[in-house]
Amino acid sequence: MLKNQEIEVAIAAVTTAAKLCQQVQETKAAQTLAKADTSPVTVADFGAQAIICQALAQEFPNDPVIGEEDASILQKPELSPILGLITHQVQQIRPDATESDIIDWINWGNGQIAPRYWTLDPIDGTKGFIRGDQYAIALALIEQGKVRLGILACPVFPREGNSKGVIFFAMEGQGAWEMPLEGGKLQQIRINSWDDVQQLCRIESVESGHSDRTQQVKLDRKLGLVRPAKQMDSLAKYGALARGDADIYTRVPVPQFITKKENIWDHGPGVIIVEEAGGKVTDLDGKFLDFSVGSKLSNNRGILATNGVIHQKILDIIAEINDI
Ligand SMILES: Nc1ncnc2c1ncn2[C@@H]1O[C@H](COP(=O)(O)O)[C@@H](OP(=O)(O)O)[C@H]1O
Ligand SMILES: [Mg+2]
Ligand SMILES: [Mg+2]
Ligand SMILES: [Mg+2]
Repeated sequence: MLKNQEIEVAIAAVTTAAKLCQQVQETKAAQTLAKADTSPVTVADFGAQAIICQALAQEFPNDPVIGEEDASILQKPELSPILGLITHQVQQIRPDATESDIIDWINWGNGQIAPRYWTLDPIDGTKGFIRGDQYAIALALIEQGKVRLGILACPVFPREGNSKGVIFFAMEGQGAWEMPLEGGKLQQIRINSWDDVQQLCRIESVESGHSDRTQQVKLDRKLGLVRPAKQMDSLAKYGALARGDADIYTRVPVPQFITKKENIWDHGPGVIIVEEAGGKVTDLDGKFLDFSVGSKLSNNRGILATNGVIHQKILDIIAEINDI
């Protein structure tokens, strides 16, 4: 049984990291680097990982953290100005932090798989963050290969009125919840239990290269969807599903990504938030997502997250489409 300490520490850490991301965006300080795989990473991704890892290392020193980012790229002499910029951003929150602390904190996220570990995506949807669209700070606690606790801070997620910024979180057996990013009233969230294809709404990545849209069209036609798909960057899609703004989220590996597999940090918190809201998350073959094998979901193929009611129907259609 989880204690409240985990949820309290995790919410405080992601909230602080979200502040850093907003501060970077407001001061137009999101200098971007290209990683070895050509994907972008910004000053804010590194700063957010440093902030969250520092908090987890202090409170749960025996728990490994498997985070997306790695500080080795920052130790190249030509990138020392970037390390200086990250340190400057973190110092707005932790004034005593040194450059060497920042390196150590970021690298705390290089943990190995264990019976209990945390997985962290300091900014999911980096491309969305750079564009000024949705992004999420994502943290999950895994025990025995299963997500037990998940938190998503979504600084630009729309709320009632004109305000923005939502935290979604869920703990096993205790429901899924949302609250304003700056704190305030907790509200329990539930999926829609619609199964009528006239009403069902699918949600997908903004980035067309992150899921196979050719296969998706076949699936949508067979299912008979009529509403146009919503598009949103990041794990915020899982929050949208959990609160009933959408009903279906699929991730169909694009041909060049099939062997690469999904990252644990791109899905961990989303899985438990949708399930605790009454929905279902499996891979495209109906297998549960196995978080016990490493930083990738190597035992799974793609993702299917739904309101639960239409899950089996979609799995049956996927099984009928040969090459999906
Ligand atoms: N070809 C691909 N297929 C599936 N996922 C991909 C991908 N290329 C990048 N990604 C992942 O997609 C995530 C963003 O998801 P989305 O498209 O839902 O916004 C990225 O996370 P980061 O932004 O944390 O790097 C990255 O890990
Ligand atoms: Mg990335
Ligand atoms: Mg990600
Ligand atoms: Mg990321």
